[in-house]
Amino acid sequence: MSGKDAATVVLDGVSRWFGDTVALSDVSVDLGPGVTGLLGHNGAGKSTALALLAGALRPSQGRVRVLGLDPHADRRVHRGLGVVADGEGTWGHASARTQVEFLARQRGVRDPRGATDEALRRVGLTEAADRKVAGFSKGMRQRVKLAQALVHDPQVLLLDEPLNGLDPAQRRTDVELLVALGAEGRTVLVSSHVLAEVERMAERVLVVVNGRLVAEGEPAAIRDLLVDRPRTVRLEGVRVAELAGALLSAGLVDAVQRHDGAVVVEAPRAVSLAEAIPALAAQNGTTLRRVEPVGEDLESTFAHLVRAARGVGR
Ligand SMILES: Nc1ncnc2c1ncn2[C@@H]1O[C@H](COP(=O)(O)OP(=O)(O)OP(=O)(O)O)[C@@H](O)[C@H]1O
Repeated sequence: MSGKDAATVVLDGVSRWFGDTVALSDVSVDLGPGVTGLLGHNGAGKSTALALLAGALRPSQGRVRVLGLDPHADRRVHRGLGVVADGEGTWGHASARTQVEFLARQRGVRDPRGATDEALRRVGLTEAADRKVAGFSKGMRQRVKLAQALVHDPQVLLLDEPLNGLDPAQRRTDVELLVALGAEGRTVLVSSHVLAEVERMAERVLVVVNGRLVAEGEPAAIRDLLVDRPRTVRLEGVRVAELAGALLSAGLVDAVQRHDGAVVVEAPRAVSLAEAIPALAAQNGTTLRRVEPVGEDLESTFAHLVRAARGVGR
């Protein structure tokens, strides 16, 4: 993205609170064409950010712009905006085609039938188009929502966890579709709590922790930030104590504990530890059976980012 002029989506000093809960805190970001991933744990503020951009919520503070318009105040924004919100949003008793065409007509699409056919084709629902959505799998229902969001050929797409509940094959197909939509020059903002998922589709990643934007950049840079961090690692195998001693001497770990024949080490930088282990194991006659991080979860990963990045203190 090159500067504010080309930005189709802008958050400028945006905060949103609900009573005492600060869902989003002073977030500023400009987005342009391509896929951007909005990564964060449950409750981080992703849905709030998307709802603000979709005009469903008004910011408590700051300025929101989509295609140059205030999405909460100016309904014209919906001509160029497609939204897939979290949760349900389809009517079981109607066919996929009926539901998509209804939205096409509501949005004043010139050829609602043709546009509906095209949207259903893009999401892979041509064959199932005339079946009732009640019999659809979760993945197929997600696709109906996506077709509804696409039917008026919007320039900006906001998708809240669109891959949730899909099987791996469906995920692959949907990742390809989102990448294609971004490559067509649309601004696609996709939320997720899974880094690996975001990495596969996004050119840029925004990380939200406790309502704050704590990191943004290319997926590889975000991965480094998330992965090369302090970690507790359990080493199992033959002569692991010798290996742990060598790691300690080399300054690669700060602490070593024995646990049921295994050792647990605290490494200040996980990537440096991983890089050093093979050679040091060979030197010390260690045969490793297992190397695994302890207490790994997304919460601790994001908690690390909160400490590491700006905006510490919530
Ligand atoms: N309408 C609301 N009323 C009160 N609190 C809310 C409301 N909407 C969101 N919150 C709170 O704001 C915070 C951010 O929620 P949000 O739904 O934006 O997070 P999220 O990252 O989308 O998480 P999830 O993946 O679980 O939906 C949470 O603490 C949530 O409880």
